[in-house]
Amino acid sequence: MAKETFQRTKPHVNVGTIGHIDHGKTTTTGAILAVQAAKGLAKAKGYADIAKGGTVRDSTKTVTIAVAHVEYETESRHYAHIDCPGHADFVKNMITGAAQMDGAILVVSAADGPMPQTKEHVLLARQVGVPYIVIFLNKCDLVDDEELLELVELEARELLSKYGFPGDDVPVVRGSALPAYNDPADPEKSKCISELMDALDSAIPEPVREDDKPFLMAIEDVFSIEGRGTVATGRIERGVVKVGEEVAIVGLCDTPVKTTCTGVEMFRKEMGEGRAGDNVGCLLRGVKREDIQRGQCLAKPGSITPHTKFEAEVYCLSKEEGGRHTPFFSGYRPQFYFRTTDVTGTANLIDAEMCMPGDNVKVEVELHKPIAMDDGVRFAIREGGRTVGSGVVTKILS
Ligand SMILES: Nc1nc2c(ncn2[C@@H]2O[C@H](COP(=O)(O)OP(=O)(O)OP(=O)(O)O)[C@@H](O)[C@H]2O)c(=O)[nH]1
Ligand SMILES: [Mg+2]
Repeated sequence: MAKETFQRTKPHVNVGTIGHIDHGKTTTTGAILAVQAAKGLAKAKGYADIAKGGTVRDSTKTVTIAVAHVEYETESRHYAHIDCPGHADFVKNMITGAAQMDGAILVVSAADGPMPQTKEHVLLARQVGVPYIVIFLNKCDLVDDEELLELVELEARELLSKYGFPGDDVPVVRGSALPAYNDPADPEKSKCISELMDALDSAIPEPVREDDKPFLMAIEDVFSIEGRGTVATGRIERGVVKVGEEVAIVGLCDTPVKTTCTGVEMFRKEMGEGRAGDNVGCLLRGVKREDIQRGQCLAKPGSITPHTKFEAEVYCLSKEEGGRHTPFFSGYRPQFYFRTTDVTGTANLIDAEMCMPGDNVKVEVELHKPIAMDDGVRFAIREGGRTVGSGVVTKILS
C-alpha cells in the first residue's frame, strides 16, 4: 500500500478546547473525532488515548507540555485541535505558544455554569491573542430547565464580553458530548457536534497566511562578501522580500535604518524573492559589516518598531523542568531571549508579591536595549544562557 501523505486540499485552521476542569473538554474532543469519523472525516480516538496526551516541547526547547494533538476535517476545512490534560499544562501551553490557536472552543458545563478556570482561560486567551471563541454549552442532558440553560448561556456571553470578545455575537452551541461520543452515528445525539463544526467553520475566519503578512526576518548571522557587500542571513518569519525592495534594520538601536535588499540567496543560489519559511541571505546596499548584527531584524519599513517597555504573561519553569530553585521578586534582572538574541532587562511583578518556580505571573519589563517587537511575540527568560521561563508580550508600553 502506498504511504499516506498529507494532502493539502483544504484550508488549515488550528483550534483547541479550553474551559474549567471536568466541564468536558476531552469528551468533546473525543465526540468531535467520533462524529467526524462516522462521516469519513477523521480517525476516531478513545477518551483514554486523548486524555493521556503526548508530550511536546515548546519553542524554547525546554518546557515539556502534555498535550493531545488530534486532527479532523469538515467539508470545507482541515483542523488541528489540541486538548490539554490539565490546567497547568493548558496555562503553560498558552504562554509558551506550544500550540497557537486561530480559535478556541470554550467548553462550559450547563450544569455548573462558568467557573474560575473558565474565566482564567478566557482571560489568557485574550492575553495571548487567541482571536476567536465559540462556546460549547456541554452536559445539557443534565439540565432539563430551559431557563437555567438561558441563564448559563447569558453568563458565558457576559464573561466573554468582559474580556474583550464579542460576547453577544459568538455562537453558542448547546449539546451533550458524552452521548455523542458513545453513539456518534445517531443523528439525534451527534447533531450538537455537527452544529459545533458549522460554528467553527463560520465563526473562525481563515487565518491570514504568513506569506501575506509584512516581511520579517530575524538576523542570525552577518557576512561580508568581497566586492559585493554585506549579507544578513536568517529564516524568514513572515511575508516576502523581493530583490530591489526597501527594508529596515530594526532593533538594538533607537531608530530603524533603511536600506535596499539587492539580492536574495538560498543555498548559494540567487532567487528573485524569499518567502516565509525560507532560510536566506539578503544582500544589503551600503551597509557595512559592523553596522548590522545578530538579534536585529530585517523588516518591511514601518511594519514593526523597536521597544524597551512592555507587559507580559510569563511562566517560570519549575525546579524539575530545569528552572530556578527559588522565587523571584520585583527587580529581577535576567536575560530576555527574543528570536535570536539575549537582552538584559528588569522585571517587576504586577498583582503578585513573588513568582515561585512553576507559577505564572504578569510582569512589566524594561529592556536595556530596544528590540523589534509586536504584541504576542514570545520570548524565553534566561539566566547565564539557561532557560528558566517563557513569556509572551501582552502590551507594548514604550
Ligand atoms: N452527563 C454528561 N457527562 C459528561 C458530558 N461530557 C462529559 N461528561 C463527563 O464529565 C466528566 C469530565 O469530562 P472530561 O471530558 O474529562 O472533562 P475535561 O474538561 O476534559 O476535564 P479536565 O481535562 O480534567 O480538565 C467525565 O466524567 C465525563 O464523562 C455530557 O455531555 N453529559
Ligand atoms: Mg481533559
